[in-house]
Amino acid sequence: MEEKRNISVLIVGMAGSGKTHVVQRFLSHLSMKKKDFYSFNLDPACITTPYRCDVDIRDTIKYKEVMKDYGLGPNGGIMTSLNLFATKFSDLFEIVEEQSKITDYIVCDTPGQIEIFTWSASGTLISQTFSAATPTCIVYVLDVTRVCDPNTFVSNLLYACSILFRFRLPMILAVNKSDLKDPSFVMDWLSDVTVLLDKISEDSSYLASLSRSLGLMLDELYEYFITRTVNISAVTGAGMDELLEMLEKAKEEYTELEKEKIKERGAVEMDKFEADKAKEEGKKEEEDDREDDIVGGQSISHILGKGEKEEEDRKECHCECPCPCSHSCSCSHIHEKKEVVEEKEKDILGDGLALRCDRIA
Ligand SMILES: Nc1nc2c(ncn2[C@@H]2O[C@H](COP(=O)(O)OP(=O)(O)OP(=O)(O)O)[C@@H](O)[C@H]2O)c(=O)[nH]1
Repeated sequence: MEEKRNISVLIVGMAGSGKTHVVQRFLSHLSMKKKDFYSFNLDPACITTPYRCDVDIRDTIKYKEVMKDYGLGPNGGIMTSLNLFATKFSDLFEIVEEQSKITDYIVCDTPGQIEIFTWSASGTLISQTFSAATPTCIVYVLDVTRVCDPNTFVSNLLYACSILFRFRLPMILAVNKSDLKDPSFVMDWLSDVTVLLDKISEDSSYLASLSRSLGLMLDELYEYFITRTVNISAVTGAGMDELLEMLEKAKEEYTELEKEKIKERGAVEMDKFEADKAKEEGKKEEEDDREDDIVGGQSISHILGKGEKEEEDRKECHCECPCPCSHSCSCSHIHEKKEVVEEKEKDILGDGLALRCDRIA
């Protein structure tokens, strides 16, 4: 069978933005286009999935039991369920890798509480598992009826920004519910920040002034999203072809990002290698300094073996090291101190002087 290099699509967004319905509409659009797909539901708290779900977190993890067993509230229950699921990431990797060879799209619905997926360790682990197995893109769903408020728009983009930096994967803004409100203002705000700031200025509250500052700060992010925003409707199916086109571009972007990551990893490895090498060389120099007896500018240890060197030390030693060793001898030979002195020597040296230099002995 021909191997397909497909794309995984992680659908994220604020609660109620329409993620589940977007997944349903997108999958039925894929069926219409005769594309193969594989789907995941990672929301343990959802009641039904209105689409064909191949892997459902609810089949393996009972969210209500998790709440009971661990004494958690609803959010803690969802987070712990996702953590438990993430412990099986090697199985997840196998599934995604296998499916990437036989399907065109892998689509994954995520929990309603965005922060559970975006801030928990399991969210990162799961997204990394997907992106390690296949090109992966994040579709950030916005509810157009909510983001028409400029403050909500800015806070949504802040979330998008943090996801972008955290996951380092291509991202598409999908402005959903376009059947309820004309979403053209989103593009106006993204392409000209002054239009957004003017809109924010209509409100004189403290929140508006904060949004104004944030709005200015996120200028670069707007630029990024200008070419990555699509207006859709999960109800009418509008914008699904455009979404497919954008995913194709995201696949290319993913490849570029991966190359960058590999380059960065390469640079880090290179730095580590250089540091290790420098450390190794430093150690060697230190050892050489300690070991080498320079005789006539030549290192003895390079000429002789250790045993021979010691022998040589004895022969070459011309220092007038008095016995008992005075500790002030500056020659590099090893002077061992011994407290046991033979009776004979005691006689010679006298009682109080119980040290002797071994070499001379
Ligand atoms: N008019 C309209 N309603 C929509 C659209 N998409 C979703 N909805 C409605 O929005 C509500 C929330 O949709 P969901 O798909 O459950 O949203 P969700 O983001 O998955 O919700 P959570 O997972 O609970 O956060 C539902 O009542 C949907 O019928 C759309 O494109 N147009």
